[in-house]
Amino acid sequence: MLVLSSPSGAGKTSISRRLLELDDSLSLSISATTRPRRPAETEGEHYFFVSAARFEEMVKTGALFEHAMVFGNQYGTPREPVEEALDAGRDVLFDIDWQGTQQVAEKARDDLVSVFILPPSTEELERRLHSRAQDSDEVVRGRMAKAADEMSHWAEYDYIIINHDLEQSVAQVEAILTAERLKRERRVGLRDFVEGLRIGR
Ligand SMILES: Nc1ncnc2c1ncn2[C@@H]1O[C@H](COP(=O)(O)OP(=O)(O)OP(=O)(O)O)[C@@H](O)[C@H]1O
Ligand SMILES: Nc1nc2c(ncn2[C@@H]2O[C@H](COP(=O)(O)O)[C@@H](O)[C@H]2O)c(=O)[nH]1
Repeated sequence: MLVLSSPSGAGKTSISRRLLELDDSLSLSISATTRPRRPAETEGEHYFFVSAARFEEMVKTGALFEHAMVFGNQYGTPREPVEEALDAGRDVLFDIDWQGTQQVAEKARDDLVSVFILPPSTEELERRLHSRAQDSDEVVRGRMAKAADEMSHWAEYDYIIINHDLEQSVAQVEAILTAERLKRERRVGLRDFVEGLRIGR
């Protein structure tokens, strides 16, 4: 499970989209949220947009792997698609906040790789939030006000990327994925492979 977190607007959605284009073994976890849909968003592709009542039902029935209140809206990771993807041997990419990351770490620390994305500067973060042109000035102000709080969790993450240049940041996450996939404990069947190399000695 590869988690990307950042203050709103630092670029994790942009990095995720590019990674998914480049890496066939990666599936995106699509969250459920009570947040209103942005003009450029599509149901089931960016999020499952649900009512507060439906979200509460998902929490009660254990349908969410993790969930949290972020910027006054509920967000959560549907459990079933994640479990299905992992069972099929795929890696799963999560775009979730620090609260969700802590919950995933409590459940499955050994299967988690977490990456925190920092913006190059506060000014650039604000510029990106405005340039996305999907939220009102009031929403942008609210997200900027909470950026410091989100950023205060950077040290809880395994890796830190400063997102100056999108392609460079994507390459850095790819490098993390490659290294993590090569870790001995993740190499399924490696013992048998090595045993096979000893035949004939
Ligand atoms: N390296 C970069 N250089 C310049 N602009 C960028 C860069 N990365 C992302 N952006 C732009 O910044 C804006 C915010 O990016 P994005 O939506 O990916 O952020 P986010 O971290 O996913 O935000 P949120 O948490 O609100 O979903 C977008 O308009 C995106 O195109
Ligand atoms: N804990 C969770 N956080 C989530 C989830 N899906 C998204 N998020 C985080 O919410 C904010 C705001 O996202 P936006 O799309 O409204 O800009 C951002 O930090 C996301 O990472 C989730 O399922 N769980």
